[in-house]
Amino acid sequence: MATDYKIRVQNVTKEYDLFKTQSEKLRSFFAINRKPVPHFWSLMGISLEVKAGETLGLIGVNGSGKSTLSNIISGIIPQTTGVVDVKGDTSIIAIGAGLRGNLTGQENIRLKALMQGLTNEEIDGLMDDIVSFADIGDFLYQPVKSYSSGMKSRLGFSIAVHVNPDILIIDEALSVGDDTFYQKCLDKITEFKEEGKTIIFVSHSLKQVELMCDQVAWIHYGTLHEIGDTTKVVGDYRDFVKWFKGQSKKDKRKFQRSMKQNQKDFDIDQYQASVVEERKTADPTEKNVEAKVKKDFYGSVISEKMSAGSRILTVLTLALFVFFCWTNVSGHSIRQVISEPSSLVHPTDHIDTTGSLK
Ligand SMILES: Nc1ncnc2c1ncn2[C@@H]1O[C@H](COP(=O)(O)OP(=O)(O)OP(=O)(O)O)[C@@H](O)[C@H]1O
Repeated sequence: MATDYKIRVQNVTKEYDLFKTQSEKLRSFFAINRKPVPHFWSLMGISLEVKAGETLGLIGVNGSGKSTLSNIISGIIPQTTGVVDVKGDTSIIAIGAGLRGNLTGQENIRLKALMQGLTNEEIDGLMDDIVSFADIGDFLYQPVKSYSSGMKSRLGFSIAVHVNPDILIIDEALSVGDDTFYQKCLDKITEFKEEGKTIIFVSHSLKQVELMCDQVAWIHYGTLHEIGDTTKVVGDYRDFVKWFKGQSKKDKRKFQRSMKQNQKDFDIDQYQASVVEERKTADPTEKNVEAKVKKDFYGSVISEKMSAGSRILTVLTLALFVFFCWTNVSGHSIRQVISEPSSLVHPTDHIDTTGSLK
């Protein structure tokens, strides 16, 4: 892979456990689930690069994994395996993300800008511009949970473009605005492109994608189906959509079911083995390929489940906590309880002159 990238995504997968109940979820966290929980692989090994100053479009049918990928790149959710490398001292703004429903529009502006590293003085200087671009009137002082999706999008977009990020991730933000706002956003994105910023643009509007993107990635049921020149990829995707629309209802359902089944049946170990094989074929002289691939897969991810070590540590901590509480209640000293454990079940029953139990 080349080194002049701004964003590099390598062998990224995302697994979701399809829990039926909260207790099932909790048991899985402590890794004590007896019954296997069904899995769904939203991403099944995505690798791509975005150069600095490039606008990458992400297209694909509903549920194909576009938002999952853009959320992983923006750090909103962790990947299950793989490397996500965002180069340099980079700030990312994902438009739809991070607005707190209970805070007002104005409070959200401050919060998001502070999270981007701006000072209160800088935010005061930007506030009027952000408010006037978002154009949400008196709603600025209302909790964001009372906003329509269009208003949320306007506010999110306005904050994002005013805090001057290096990388802008736009996930469907333009699909909910009216025409005037849409034009304002397009102008702003063009300005960003001219300034050489990197943009990831997720959209169902192929016209918008054609207008704005330098290259396009077609995400297809969790896989990277095609990446490259905008006209070519969008053209191929249009052909697929035309083919799909030409199918009978029954065949459409059959196709979708089989694609989803693929995502349930995905085997991460098999995928890892295929990456090892690929690397060995590409460079037969490379040493320790298995260990390197394992590091690439799991080296930069935090497990969402407890390891055996953490489980033992948690159980020990809980046992110690119960022991100390019990000792305290029994009125004996720790030394007494250790030398005579049965004293735990025979609490002291007389009180000395200071009022403490003995
Ligand atoms: N928290 C979750 N738990 C289980 N499955 C999830 C979760 N989040 C997303 N998914 C599944 O992952 C798949 C990809 O979802 P994602 O939102 O990334 O698709 P998308 O391409 O952005 O879709 P759309 O175009 O409709 O916005 C979908 O099948 C979705 O149901």
